[in-house]
Amino acid sequence: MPERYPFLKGHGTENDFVLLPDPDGSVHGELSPQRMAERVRALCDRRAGIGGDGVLRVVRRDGGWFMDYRNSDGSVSEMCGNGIRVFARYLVDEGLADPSAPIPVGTRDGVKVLTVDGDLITADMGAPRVLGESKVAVPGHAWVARHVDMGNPHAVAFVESLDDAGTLLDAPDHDETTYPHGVNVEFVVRRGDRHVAMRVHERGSGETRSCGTGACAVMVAAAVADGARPTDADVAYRVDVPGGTLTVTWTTDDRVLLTGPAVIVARGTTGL
Ligand SMILES: N[C@@H](CCC[C@H](N)C(=O)O)C(=O)O
Repeated sequence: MPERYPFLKGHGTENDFVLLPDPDGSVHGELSPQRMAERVRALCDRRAGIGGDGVLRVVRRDGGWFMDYRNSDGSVSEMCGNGIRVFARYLVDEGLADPSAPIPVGTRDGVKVLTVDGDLITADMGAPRVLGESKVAVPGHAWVARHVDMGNPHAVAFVESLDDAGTLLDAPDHDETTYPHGVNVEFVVRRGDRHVAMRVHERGSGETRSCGTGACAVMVAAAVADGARPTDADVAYRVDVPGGTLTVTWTTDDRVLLTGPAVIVARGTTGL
C-alpha cells in the first residue's frame, strides 16, 4: 500500500489548487526537488490526478505560515495571488488563523498580508514594478506588451479581441532576454471605465481561468495607460477573468490589493 497523505482542493475565481498540509515538513519536506516536481505533476494531472493549476504546500516556517507554491509542471514561482487567497481561506476554515485580524503568509516574494471579509479575501501584494515594453506573439498576431513585475514576471498586451490570443495551447513567443525565466502573458480588452477583461497564459501551467498576480499586472498596466496612477486617492479596477471577477486596488502608498472569492471545495487523502 503506497503512503497516503492529506490534501484539499480549492480555487479562487477558478484558478484551482491542490493544498498539501505539511506544517513541520514531515510529509513532503524530505523529497528531492525532482521527486517533488513529479508529485506536483501527478497531483495536478486533470485525468489521472486530482487536477489543478498548481500546488500550495502549507508549511510552518519561522513561527509563521509559508506558502510553498508550485506550478502544475512542477516549477516553482515567487508568488501566486489567487493561491495565497485560497491558502488564507484554508487557514481560516481550519481554525488556524483568526479571520478578524490580518493574516501574514510568507512566500518566495516575502511576507504578504491577507484580510478576510466574508466570502472575499484580499491579498496585499505590495508594490508593483512597472518596467519596459517588449513583443509577445501567438500564431497570426503580435503585440507590444508592458512588463510588470508583481514578484513574478508578467507581459501585458492590450488586444482588440480576447479571441485574438487563439487557443493558447502553447506559450506565446516572448523576448527571452527580458524574461530569462519565462513569463506569464496577459491579453486584455477594455470593458468600460476602470473595467477590463483578460485571458492569461501562465508560465508553468498553461492557460488558466484566472491569475491573481496577472490581474494585478493588468490593472497596473491599464492604470498607467489611462494616466490613472494613484496620487490623491486609491484607484480600483474591475478585472473580469474567464472564472469570475476580481477587484484590484492601487493605493496612494503604492500597494496593490487583490480582492476576490476563495473557497475550499474538497478534501481527502491520496497516495499520488
Ligand atoms: N495563478 C497565479 C500565478 C502562479 C505563478 C505563475 N504561473 C508563475 O510562474 O509566475 C496567481 O494567481 O497569481
